[in-house]
Amino acid sequence: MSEPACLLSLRGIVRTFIQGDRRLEVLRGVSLDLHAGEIVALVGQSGSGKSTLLHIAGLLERPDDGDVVIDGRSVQGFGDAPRTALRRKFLGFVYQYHHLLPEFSALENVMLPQMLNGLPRSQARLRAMELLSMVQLKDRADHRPGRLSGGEQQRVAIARAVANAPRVLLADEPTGNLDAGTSETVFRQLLTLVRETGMAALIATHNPELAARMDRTLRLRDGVLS
Ligand SMILES: Nc1ncnc2c1ncn2[C@@H]1O[C@H](COP(=O)(O)OP(=O)(O)OP(=O)(O)O)[C@@H](O)[C@H]1O
Repeated sequence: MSEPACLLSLRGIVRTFIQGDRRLEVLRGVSLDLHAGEIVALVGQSGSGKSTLLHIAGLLERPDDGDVVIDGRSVQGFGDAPRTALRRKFLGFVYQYHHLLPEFSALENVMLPQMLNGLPRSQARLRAMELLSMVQLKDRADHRPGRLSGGEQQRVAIARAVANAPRVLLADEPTGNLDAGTSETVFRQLLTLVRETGMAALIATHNPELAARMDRTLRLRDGVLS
């Protein structure tokens, strides 16, 4: 059997921040390969650089050195427009805070990224309803985020993140703001969605129990992965 496709690679990523007169070498040559169908936990102490790594992998920030390869394409030398296009097509994001648009309903929040990608409204609506059903929020489709609980908001955010069928999902503490029970529901639905769609996921978490339920764990320490 052939190996699953490598969907995202980081190659020798270096990122340094200057804080006053301090040079902070947050990433000092980080490399990783993420294959189709795998769910990988990213762990490390607070401040170890997990968010920085996810931002670089997600083409939201540029590294000082090194390369990001998405679906076989090196983004080195890419300008902002092709980076944004690649991000829209291949990547989905879930953050600790949901970032839903408050003036739109849950349904519209999930439809919007699809319509930005050129899908007709009727098709975007169908898929959004399907995804809201998968996260068990079909009955709340017409509600605005302000009328949903924290866990429900985060489930809408997950549905939105996968709406364009990204190949890679990047999640930064997706259940970090939720109580233990809600965190369990949200995490289970996130894993189900990722498994059912066959995408790859890289999920930063402080929770060792959640990390243990993923396929493997990468630990960020002193600027490198182990
Ligand atoms: N734009 C920036 N300018 C200066 N320093 C930064 C910047 N962004 C991040 N840092 C620093 O880089 C380090 C890594 O931050 P990062 O947010 O990636 O860590 P993290 O592992 O995600 O932390 P946490 O688990 O607390 O969310 C921190 O010391 C942070 O202060």
